[in-house]
Amino acid sequence: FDLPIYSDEIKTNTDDKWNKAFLAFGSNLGDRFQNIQLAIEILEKNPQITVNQVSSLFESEPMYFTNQDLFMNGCIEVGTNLKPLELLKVCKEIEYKNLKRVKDIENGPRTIDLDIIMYLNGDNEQVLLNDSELTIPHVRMLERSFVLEPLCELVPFDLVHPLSCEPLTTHLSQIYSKGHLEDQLWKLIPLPTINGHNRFLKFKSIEKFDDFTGKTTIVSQSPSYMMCVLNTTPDSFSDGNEFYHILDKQLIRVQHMYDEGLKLHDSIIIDIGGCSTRPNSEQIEEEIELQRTIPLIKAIRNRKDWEQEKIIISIDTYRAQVARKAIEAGVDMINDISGGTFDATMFDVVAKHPNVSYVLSHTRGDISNMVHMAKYDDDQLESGDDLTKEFMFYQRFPSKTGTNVIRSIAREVTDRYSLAILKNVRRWQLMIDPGLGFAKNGKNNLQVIRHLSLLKNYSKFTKDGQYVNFRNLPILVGPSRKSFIGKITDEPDASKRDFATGSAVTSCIGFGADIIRIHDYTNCSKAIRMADAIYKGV
Ligand SMILES: Nc1nc2ncc(COP(=O)(O)O)nc2c(=O)[nH]1
Repeated sequence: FDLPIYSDEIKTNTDDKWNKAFLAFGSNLGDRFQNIQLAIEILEKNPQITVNQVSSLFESEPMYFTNQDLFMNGCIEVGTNLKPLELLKVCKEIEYKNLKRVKDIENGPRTIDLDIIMYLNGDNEQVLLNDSELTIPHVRMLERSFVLEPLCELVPFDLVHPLSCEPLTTHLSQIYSKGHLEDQLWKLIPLPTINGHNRFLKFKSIEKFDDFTGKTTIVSQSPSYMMCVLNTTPDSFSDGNEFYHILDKQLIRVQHMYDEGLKLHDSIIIDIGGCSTRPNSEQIEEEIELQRTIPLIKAIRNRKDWEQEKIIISIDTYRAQVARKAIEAGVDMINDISGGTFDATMFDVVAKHPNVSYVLSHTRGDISNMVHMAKYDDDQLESGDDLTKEFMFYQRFPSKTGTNVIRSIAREVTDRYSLAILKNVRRWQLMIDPGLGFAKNGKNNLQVIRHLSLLKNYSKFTKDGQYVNFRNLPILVGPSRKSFIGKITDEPDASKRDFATGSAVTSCIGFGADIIRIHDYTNCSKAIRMADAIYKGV
């Protein structure tokens, strides 16, 4: 590893290489999410700073001074030609001038706290600084899961702390291994505010020692979310209902989803689809897709007798303009089976709405040819060049163990992820879907389900040297009534596959899924509940 250098040795920034700094933010006063977004916006507007990437958002218990509200935390990687003390000045201005922070109790409530955690010079060498105003690396970073967890999303998993020479991931595991409840974090996915309620999807993961691999992996420990399919298309392969175009009938169906779903879950996700994504299905015009979906979204949002904050609406569309209009009508989530590949402007729409979440799904080709693209051979995975070397907790096991499919999916989704972040989509908006049935045959689908946990633990360096990992990104899976279930259970009628879907749902949760997309919300909600109790102990 590179020996750290001292701040007065930092080269003047006459050369074209900018320095890199990692900042940690925390807020527990006022509108935490808004405060954080404002702080990031001010950093982005500073000509001497670039915001390279922002971590997920986490909710954490207050440390040191415990009698205060929960914090919202995260980390930011910035590029800068400012020296440490100059950067500190900018952070202080954001805290005290822009966000009016008032420091009356040490470690007390604050609108925003913006700390410099680590600083690397233009040659990527760690910088040490021991000044009366600023110490780098931050003196308390190694005792804080709310700093190390988001930071480990942004830095290579073998990056060491310049003083301990231990990887940051090791320090984080040491915190978790103490088993202190206050160190456990909730991962938050922001949703649009409704009736004054700030809404978030919330996920908790823990690190668990895996006897099979001898490694520590990240496993989900929070209740799974149920995403109920509400197709408004006559030809959807699994529930082309005859009422697809009658609004009142659809609302009766929503009422039933609401009643059934909220018996066992705190909130339900209703996934409205106006254009079938079944392989080789006819793709209707955008105008018809809008007619089938927008009035229904508005009608759901107009129902005052429902607790709107508990109804999370997603739109199953790969069209950016449909997504935009659905967001204006009250949608919280964009469920795009194409991972932004069918419409090049989709990520631009998602980036404009940082409080709307986006399901980044894997597929290949398009609706008409994806069935011919289910080729996941091993060779390409072994021939990855150095920069795309894949770091996985299972890396010691040959891909012949059937991990070749999930590794291909992870590699291809990584490229989509990188493009989304480049277009200013925030990591906190994203969840991942391996796309069962999309450019995958029956055998592939089973391998994907079996190796879902790899997706949670996947990381790699992209060809241009960017490090990406999927730590803390929720996994959404849609096995419901799909043809691979029909083939295995010899059931040609999709609407009769719900019992078998229940067992697929249980397996998906057992292998690490966080959100399950299903049709039979009455029975599958029970399968989800049982699987959560068995596999997650929740
Ligand atoms: N995120 C996500 N969305 C989806 N939308 C449609 C279908 C096709 O199933 P349907 O035609 O029964 O809705 N499958 C998925 C899926 O697996 N994941």
